[in-house]
Amino acid sequence: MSAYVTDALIASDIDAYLHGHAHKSLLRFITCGSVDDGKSTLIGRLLYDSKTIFEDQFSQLEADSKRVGTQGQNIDFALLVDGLAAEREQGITIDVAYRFFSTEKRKFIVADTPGHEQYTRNMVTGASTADLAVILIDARKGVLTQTRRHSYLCHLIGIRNLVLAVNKMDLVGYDQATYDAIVADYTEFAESIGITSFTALPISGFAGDNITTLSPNTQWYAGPTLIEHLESVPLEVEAEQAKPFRMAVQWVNRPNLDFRGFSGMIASGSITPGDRIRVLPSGRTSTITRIVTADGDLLLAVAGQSVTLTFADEVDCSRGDVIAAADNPPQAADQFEATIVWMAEEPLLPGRALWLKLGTRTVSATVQAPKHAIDVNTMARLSVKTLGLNDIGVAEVYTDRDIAFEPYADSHELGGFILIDKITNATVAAGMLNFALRRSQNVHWQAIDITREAHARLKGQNPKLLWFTGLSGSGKSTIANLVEKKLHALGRHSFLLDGDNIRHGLNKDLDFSDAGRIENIRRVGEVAKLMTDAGLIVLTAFISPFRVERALVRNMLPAGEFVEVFVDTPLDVAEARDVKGLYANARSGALRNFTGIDSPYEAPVNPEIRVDTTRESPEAAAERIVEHVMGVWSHDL
Ligand SMILES: Nc1ncnc2c1ncn2[C@@H]1O[C@H](COP(=O)(O)OS(=O)(=O)O)[C@@H](OP(=O)(O)O)[C@H]1O
Ligand SMILES: Nc1ncnc2c1ncn2[C@@H]1O[C@H](COP(=O)(O)OP(=O)(O)O)[C@@H](O)[C@H]1O
Repeated sequence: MSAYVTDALIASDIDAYLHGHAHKSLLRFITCGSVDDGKSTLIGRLLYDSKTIFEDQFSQLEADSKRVGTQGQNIDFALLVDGLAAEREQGITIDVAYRFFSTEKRKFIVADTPGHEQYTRNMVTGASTADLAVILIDARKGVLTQTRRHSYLCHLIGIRNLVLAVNKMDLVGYDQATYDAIVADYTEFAESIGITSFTALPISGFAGDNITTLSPNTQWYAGPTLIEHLESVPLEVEAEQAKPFRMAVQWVNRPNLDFRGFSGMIASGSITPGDRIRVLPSGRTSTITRIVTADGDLLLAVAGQSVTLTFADEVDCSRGDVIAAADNPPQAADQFEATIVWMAEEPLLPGRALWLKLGTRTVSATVQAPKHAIDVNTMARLSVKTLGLNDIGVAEVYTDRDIAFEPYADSHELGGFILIDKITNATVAAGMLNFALRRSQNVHWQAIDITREAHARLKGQNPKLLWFTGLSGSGKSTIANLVEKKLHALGRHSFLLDGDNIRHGLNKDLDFSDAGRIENIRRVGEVAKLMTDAGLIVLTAFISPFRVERALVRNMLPAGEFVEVFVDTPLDVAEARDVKGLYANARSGALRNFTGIDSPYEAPVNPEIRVDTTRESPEAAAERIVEHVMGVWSHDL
């Protein structure tokens, strides 16, 4: 970052400064223009005229003006701003420099953004929090490509107050016709990109015309001066107060068990105790009981204020959630169209997971291949496959969960986001949500707990437990595997719990005694039940030799969910297969308690499905089981 930024913008300085002017409203604005348009001179003039320059800076300025200035013996105001030597030499301002000054009526933070074409990124950064943009035009040159580019970016970023400052009027003899022609030219362009209003001023930053006082040189101009306009333009925060209530939760304030408050800055609207609110994206509702601040409780809080809210009910609400007016909440969705400004050297990789930070919420997201990019000089749509540094494009963005949002045009707080690389943690893009492609279904419902039905509904299926039982080597694993592959191919969410695997992990402490088998099946039943609660179609392949334990699991589940699949293979057939050589070991006495040899197997009496593996191929059996499941499934629906 530039040296002068470090000088000028030490956080403590700003705090001290703003504190000293606490009673005044704050206007944030940016200046756009090229090096030659006189931008730095104008900012220097504003700082100078508002007496913000400290004495020591002032004498330094006089000395510098004589040494490297371009204005003879006059003070070169540009030197106040173009602080970095290298930049002075290059004549380009890079990065964003913030300056602050104040007048009797208002305090100001001005972001000086570079005009150079390569620095869209910086300009977007500087403009993202601005209430107003001053677009500088050199009266001798008129509307240039860069004027259009800056205006487009300001409009894109949603700066509602645009000032067209036709500068260097002294160099065109304060000629009204020249000024009028430039304004007419700009009006035509502005309308073509949807800018509906702007304020034009004839000024000279160098000579001081129409900056703080009306200039006698432009008798044909009735005002206001630039400062008057900056002092009187309505602030965004005032407009935001008239909108419905929204506050993104920054953190949950829980100092002790008796207090639970939700802290954040009110993005829009106002709130008062007794107001009904809705928490998004869950949709739960409650009533505001208190508005807590460091200076005591409030009866009313408005956009721009930082507060802690308490609710009448124990409603789940955490960092990243949005608290909104109950009867007028924002939407929640997980698919959007967005306009994206790419800010990284590495181009966008469509489909790669990134962090998307919107308000106080961070979620995983992917950007799809761009629909088009926008040529910022001509506003033409370009067909592209990706976005490179400083490119602006429109693309679909998918998040891994619902987020409460509003179109950027309605709310910068709930519609503006940044994208962050998951590995490097670098910000790679800024974006603006245009609209949702698919709205969430559940936000406006009465809030519900996430039940097993809700899980299943999200997966679009009814949970099932396909319980395969049979002798070792009967074919349980073989058939269950095939069934799962088929379900998977059909887009069903499934999971196969297999005897061999579970016995090496969760149940590795259990043996093949009766007690060991009973506990084995009990645990497997519990796990399978939880998985069905999560909405899955679960398949289990265990010998599960005892009727009682199989019935126990059946009874843990809602009627119809437990499907017993008896893989009916006679002992002699299974023994003849002897896939693992275990039967031979059991016969020889090397392996004790082997099912069918010296440990019992109780065949199901009335299974939902019976497979005779001596007659039916694994493939045919699997097909039949899938048909059964899907049949029951569609029947259930
Ligand atoms: N004594 C004894 N009896 C039966 N099976 C034995 C034994 N010792 C090891 N194995 C291997 O363990 C697998 C059976 O484990 P299960 O968890 O399905 O058994 S049980 O139903 O819980 O009793 C079983 O796998 P499958 O052949 O897939 O059934 C065997 O490979
Ligand atoms: N119709 C059939 N159904 C299932 N498996 C069969 C069938 N016919 C032969 N087999 C063979 O039987 C063996 C069954 O082994 P496996 O599926 O591991 O059984 P288990 O479920 O008891 O562990 C496999 O080698 C499989 O190829």
